[in-house]
Amino acid sequence: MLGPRNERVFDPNASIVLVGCRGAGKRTLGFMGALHLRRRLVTEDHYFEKLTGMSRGQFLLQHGKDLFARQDVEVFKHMLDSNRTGCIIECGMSSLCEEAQDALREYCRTNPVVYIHREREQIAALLDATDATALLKADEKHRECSNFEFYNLDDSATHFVGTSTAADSRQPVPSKLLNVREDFTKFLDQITGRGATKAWLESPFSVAAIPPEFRSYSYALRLRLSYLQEMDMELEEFEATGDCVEFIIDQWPDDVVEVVSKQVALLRRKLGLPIIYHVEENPRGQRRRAPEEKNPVDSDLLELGLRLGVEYLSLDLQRDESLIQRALRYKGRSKVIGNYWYMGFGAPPWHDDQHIENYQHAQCLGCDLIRMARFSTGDSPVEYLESFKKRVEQTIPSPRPPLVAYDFSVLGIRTPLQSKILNPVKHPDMDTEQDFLAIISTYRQSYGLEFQQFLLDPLEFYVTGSNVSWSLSPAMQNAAYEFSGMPHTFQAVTCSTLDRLTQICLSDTFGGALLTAPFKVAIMPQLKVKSHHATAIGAVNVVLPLRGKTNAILDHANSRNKAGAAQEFFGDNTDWSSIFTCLRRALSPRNYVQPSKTTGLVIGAGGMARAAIYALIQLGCRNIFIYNRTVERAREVAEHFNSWAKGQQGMVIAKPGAHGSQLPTLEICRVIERLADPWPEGYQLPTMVISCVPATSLDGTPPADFVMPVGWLGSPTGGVVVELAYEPLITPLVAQMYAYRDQVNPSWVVVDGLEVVAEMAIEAFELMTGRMAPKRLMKEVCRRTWEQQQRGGGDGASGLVL
Ligand SMILES: O=C1C[C@@](O)(C(=O)O)C[C@@H](O)[C@@H]1O
Repeated sequence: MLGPRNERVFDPNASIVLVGCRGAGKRTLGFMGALHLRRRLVTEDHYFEKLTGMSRGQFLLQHGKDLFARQDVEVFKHMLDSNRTGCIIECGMSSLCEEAQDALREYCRTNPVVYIHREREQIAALLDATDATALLKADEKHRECSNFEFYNLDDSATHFVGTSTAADSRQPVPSKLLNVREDFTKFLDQITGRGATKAWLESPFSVAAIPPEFRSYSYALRLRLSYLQEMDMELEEFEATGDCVEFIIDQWPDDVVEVVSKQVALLRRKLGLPIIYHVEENPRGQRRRAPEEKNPVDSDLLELGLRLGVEYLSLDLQRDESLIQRALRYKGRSKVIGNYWYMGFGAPPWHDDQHIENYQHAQCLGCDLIRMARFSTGDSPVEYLESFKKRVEQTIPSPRPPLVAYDFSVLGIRTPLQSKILNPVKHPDMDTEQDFLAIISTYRQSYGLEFQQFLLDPLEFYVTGSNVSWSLSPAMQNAAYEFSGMPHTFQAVTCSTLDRLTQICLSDTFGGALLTAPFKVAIMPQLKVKSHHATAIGAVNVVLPLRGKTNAILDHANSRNKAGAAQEFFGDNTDWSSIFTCLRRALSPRNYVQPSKTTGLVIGAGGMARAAIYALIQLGCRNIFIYNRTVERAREVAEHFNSWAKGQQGMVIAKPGAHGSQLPTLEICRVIERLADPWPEGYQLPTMVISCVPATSLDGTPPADFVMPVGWLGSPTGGVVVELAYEPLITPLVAQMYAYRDQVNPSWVVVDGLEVVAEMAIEAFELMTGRMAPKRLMKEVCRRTWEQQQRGGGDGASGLVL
């Protein structure tokens, strides 16, 4: 039997409509979404004015209630109809009337219509109390005329993953709404289907580029709703303890829809992992429900998961046919994992044809993955399962959905290595009494076992260059290996010739290296593959061996953590992406980049300055100024990016010419020659400043000691200053900005060098190992090691000299 047609896959460019109650945050989200997807934002109020020539209030006054209501619906329909592609459409109050809702229902056939909601108490607090109850009641109707929903979690629901140091009070505050922006843009990437493709094209070795089912090993952290509701741990503590999280709904509180939506939003925000959404049919410790009771409830819950845009829906294929069909029809871009559980005694052994038939059935239904678990009483040796997997491979033609299959007993999963992908794991502090898979191991244990069984190998990683003895990377990377159960080592090696570097890289146990001067540019010609970003910047700071047996990138990516001869290498650049992440995190909504207006300033003209310029470009900034003591070098860098930009689509922006005409400008980078000069005419004062010059004396040259000319600091909305140096942490620029913030404009955010270097290390860890980094731990180790170094000791300062 074939599965039903998937009704929710739309043209990737189909306009996305946002509906919901006043106060739900549609306008803000619409604005963020439009920037992210580079689309036009259409708002109902503005559209009304455009069509009728007057505001809604004026129209109401002039024409009375009835005519206004008519006009309002007509405008609404017109707005939907004439903006079918390329827009984000923010609906106002009209979506509360029935006729508009009919139009939305119709629109749901071709376009995503997203119901935006947030905690009821929050909306009520924003609205006039008398309105609130009625409005919230009416708001429930939005669920029926939409096909997605986004739970707009309050930003304060997460605190900043900061670290505690002496410089504490000086820590950058994350931009307000940063979390919301991250959540919503991720949600949009998922429902438009552009997320993984984009990551893959840009950086094929990044964790986001390879979905868990295509990794050589992957682990699903099981979290039950009953557990999450009661636990006394913070969700952040589950960070990097799996490749994805399996959220299991095993209870049905009265407000289950609200509870589940909020929980999905929290998991998404705090763990940043793909979600497998599972509705359990017969949870332990719950009363048994009759089919007529459970089927409709569970079917609605499955649909809710799909509406929330989860990455995976786990669907039990032994359940009621109509429940299965409904979920498959509504699947959208979520992947469906078709399950067969044989929970009790008498499960057919693996060589029974039943399992092959099950696999084929799931495949015909259109499942993207197939999961089979079988309760075993010792009747089925491991070899049976292995030969079943081989049989699937040999008898079922490609493309075959990936298979997850394992035995379990009252003692839990028999060996954590039965399945390579989506192995179930738990957090070490979690009790799993409610789980059928009684004693499941942790991610660290399971992954560590792959090394103990020689399926993966201990490797050597390095930070290398002419001056690396004080690098903070060894401490951060070694802590992350320890956390993840990897027996790798990471050390600082001082070396300054390409020959020596090549010697290191050619070792069979070379895992990867972070590069500093003089290698970042010099190594480029020797790399077989470079990320798209590294090519644009013209420099790399991460090098990995390519050990795949075939030439496919996926094969190379999945050969990480394995030893062997490697002659070819891949290079990427995490300098730019760490600056990008820090800038994005610190930019306030008032300073969001507007390509034609926003201005950035970069100090320096070395490799880091190139990375900083590229980060600004990636944020959308098209007016970038460079200041460097040696003007000639600044010119070279500007020239590099200007000629690169000419070959890129969408780089050129129009600026008003002398007579108001729009002249295209090809220059995105310009040089400022003297600090004494006034800020260039015709450009806004900078809202993003990145200093890439050392604050200590290098090779006898005096330290740059850069501070901003005060006249350049006049942005009324403040901005972000990123200081890359951390020797000392409070550089003259940082000190100046703290004082300026205290005395003149509190809207300036200062990001210090440790913040950036930790981010660089986090992204490098993920590239080099293909595993999620324990970010909080790495940030903490970064600051701690730096402090130890300041006190004149510690583990950070080490290193070999070659
Ligand atoms: O800036 C840095 C920091 C670093 O030099 C380190 O010591 O970890 C490693 C470099 O690859 C990176 O560009």
